[in-house]
Amino acid sequence: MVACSGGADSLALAAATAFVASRLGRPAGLVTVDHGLQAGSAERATAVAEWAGRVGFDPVEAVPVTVAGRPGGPEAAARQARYQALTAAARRHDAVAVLLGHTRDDQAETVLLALARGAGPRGLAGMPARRELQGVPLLRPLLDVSRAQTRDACAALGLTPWQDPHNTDPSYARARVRADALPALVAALGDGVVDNLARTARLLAADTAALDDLAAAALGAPQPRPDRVAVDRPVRDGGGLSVVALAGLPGAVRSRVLHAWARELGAPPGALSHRHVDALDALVTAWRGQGATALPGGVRVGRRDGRLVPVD
Ligand SMILES: Nc1ncnc2c1ncn2[C@@H]1O[C@H](COP(=O)(O)OP(=O)(O)OP(=O)(O)O)[C@@H](O)[C@H]1O
Repeated sequence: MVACSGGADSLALAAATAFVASRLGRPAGLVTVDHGLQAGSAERATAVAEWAGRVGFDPVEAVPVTVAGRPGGPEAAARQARYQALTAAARRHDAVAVLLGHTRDDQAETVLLALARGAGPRGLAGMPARRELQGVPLLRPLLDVSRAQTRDACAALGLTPWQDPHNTDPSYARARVRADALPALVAALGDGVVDNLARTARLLAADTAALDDLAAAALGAPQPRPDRVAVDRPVRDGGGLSVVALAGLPGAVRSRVLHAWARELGAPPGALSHRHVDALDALVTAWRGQGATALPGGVRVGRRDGRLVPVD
C-alpha cells in the first residue's frame, strides 16, 4: 500500500507503483490520511483517493484521524496519528508493506538536522530504507531519488501535486533547512552536498547495523537478521579472500576488510575511494559474472572459484 499525501514525492511514488504493479499483475492499494488540520484537507484526501481509484489502485482509503489530545507538539501528534492510520490500513488489507515517499533530499535534511543537534551515529544514519512498525514493514523506495525528479515525474505525467503549507512554514526547523540551510551549503560547497549527506547516512546505517549485531551477539540474543549467513570462518583463503566468508560479514565490516586488503595489494590509500570498495563489494554481493575491478595503482581484482583474487 502506498502512503500518499498528494504531495509531489508520494504522488510520483504512487504513479510508479501503479505502473509497476499492473505489469507485475500484483494488487496495490493506496491510503491517504486526512489530519483535519487545514481547511480543505478532506477535499484533498477525496481528490487523492479518486485519482487513485482511476489509475487502478484497489483498495483505496481516505482515513480521517484525530490529532488533538495526543502527546507532543502538533507535528509529533500528527505523525503519530498518521503512522497509526497507515499501519492499521495495511493490516486491514493484509498488505505486505507500506511504501513512503521520502526522497534523498528528505534524507539530507534529516542528516543535517541530526548533525546540528549533536546526534550520535544512529541519528546520523538518517531514515532507514526499511523498518517495521507494529508488525508492518515500512519501505522508502525513493531514498535514492531527488525531490526535483519527483516533481519532474509529476509534471511529465500531467499530475498536479498538493503543496503542503507546513513544508514552507518557517516555524518548522525542517522547512528552514529546506529553504535556507541546504541551499546555502549547496551554494558554498557544490551540488554534490545533498547526495553526499545521503551517502553519509547510508555509511553510518551500515556501521550502526554492524555494531548492533555485535551487541546482540554479546547479549546472546537471536540473530537480528537471520537472512545473513553467520560465518566465523577465516576470510583469507590462499592468496585471496573467501566469498562465502566475506558474504557472512556485516556490510560495514566487509567494506573495511576490502579496503584494508586493497591497500595490502598496493592500491594507494589516498586514491582508493568508496566507489572502488563498492565495486569490490559487488563482486561478493551482486555477482553477475562481471569482469575484474580495476583499483588505483594498477591493481585488478577478480572473482575466481569462490574467491576474490588479484588478477593480471
Ligand atoms: N497525509 C498523508 N497521508 C498518507 N501518507 C502521508 C501523508 N503525509 C505524509 N505521508 C507519507 O509520509 C511521507 C513523508 O511525508 P512528510 O515528509 O510530509 O512527513 P514527515 O513528517 O517528514 O515524515 P516522517 O513522519 O516519516 O518523518 C510521504 O512521502 C508519504 O508517503
